[in-house]
Amino acid sequence: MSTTPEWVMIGGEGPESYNQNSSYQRALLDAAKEKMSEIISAKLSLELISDRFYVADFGCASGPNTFVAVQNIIDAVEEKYKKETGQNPVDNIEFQVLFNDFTNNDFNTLFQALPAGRRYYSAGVPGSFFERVLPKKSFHIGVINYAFHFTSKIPKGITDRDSPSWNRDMHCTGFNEAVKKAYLDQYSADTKDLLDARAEEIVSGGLMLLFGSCLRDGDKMSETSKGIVMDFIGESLNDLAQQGIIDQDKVDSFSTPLYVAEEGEIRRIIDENGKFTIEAFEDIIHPNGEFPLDPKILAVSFRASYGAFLSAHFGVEAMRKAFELVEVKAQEQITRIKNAKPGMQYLIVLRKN
Ligand SMILES: C[S@@+](CC[C@H](N)C(=O)[O-])C[C@H]1O[C@@H](n2cnc3c(N)ncnc32)[C@H](O)[C@@H]1O
Ligand SMILES: [Mg+2]
Repeated sequence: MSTTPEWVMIGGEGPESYNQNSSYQRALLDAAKEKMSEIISAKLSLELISDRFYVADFGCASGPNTFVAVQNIIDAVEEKYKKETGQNPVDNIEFQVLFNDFTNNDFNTLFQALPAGRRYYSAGVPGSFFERVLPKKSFHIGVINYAFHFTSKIPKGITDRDSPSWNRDMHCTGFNEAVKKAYLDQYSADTKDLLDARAEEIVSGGLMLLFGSCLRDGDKMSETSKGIVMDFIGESLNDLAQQGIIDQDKVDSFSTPLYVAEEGEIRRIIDENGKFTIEAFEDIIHPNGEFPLDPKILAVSFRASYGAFLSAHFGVEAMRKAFELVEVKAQEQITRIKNAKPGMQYLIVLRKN
């Protein structure tokens, strides 16, 4: 079995790129901005805001969302400083931003797009966030936007047709208990590694801000609109195999290294890890609801996030064909998507113990 390809976004700034098709992920940052500022103001100790302040974004992709994420944090820190000291942060505080992602992330696009007039210095930090990527106590606030649902690898047995935990589907739909357990076990172990690594890298009292989506307790992924669209991707791959365009064996042994957890599972993993206190777990009302109900936007947006991973398995042509079929399926079943169970968009704030 080959090793899992790294899950990167489609790079560059072209029509298929993540850069041009990630407004859904950005909208959560906007919707949660005020709440986030309140929490930073209440939970970040003023003592941590002096001379040099480090912000780190883990799983930053190629922009532009990461710029919004770090700017919102800097705005909130400056506002708190100004309010509580009466001094101008511009005179006293310098900001350093650390942009982390896999080494094969498109960092060139990212650095070329750094916003003019920003009040921070920048550095790239390559490597998997499941491991240490920074020295001890090297940042004050860390952020993860839509990257808290990955596993480091596809769980054991999932891609093996002879295994009891073989996954017929291409993601964890929630309907097969053995598959669900394999994914949850892998996700729990990986997320604990992620928290262990950040716990070393963050200063004491520092905050981790997690933005993303999870399931409401007891709901299954394929009962939500995002899960339904993922099922469409799997069905489209099967259609292509039927037409002889790709290999059925390859489709049967294909699964994704991601797991959308239930709220209770996330809470339990963080509690069991014990390095951080959950200061907030906010249910954020996303302006687009679960997703815009437009088949074309759905297909393009999922292609920007999933396309590079699918291309690595099936080739770029098959990937493109698959998403054409996804759009058709979305068109045909738009009412089903509309009536699906709502997922939950969250802002989780963790404070280093
Ligand atoms: C859906 S994108 C989100 C990007 C960005 N945070 C945003 O909000 O637009 C997920 C990102 O996580 C990165 N990623 C996934 N697993 C990772 C890992 N183990 N280490 C570092 N980055 C990872 C991917 O490369 C990708 O850029
Ligand atoms: Mg499969």
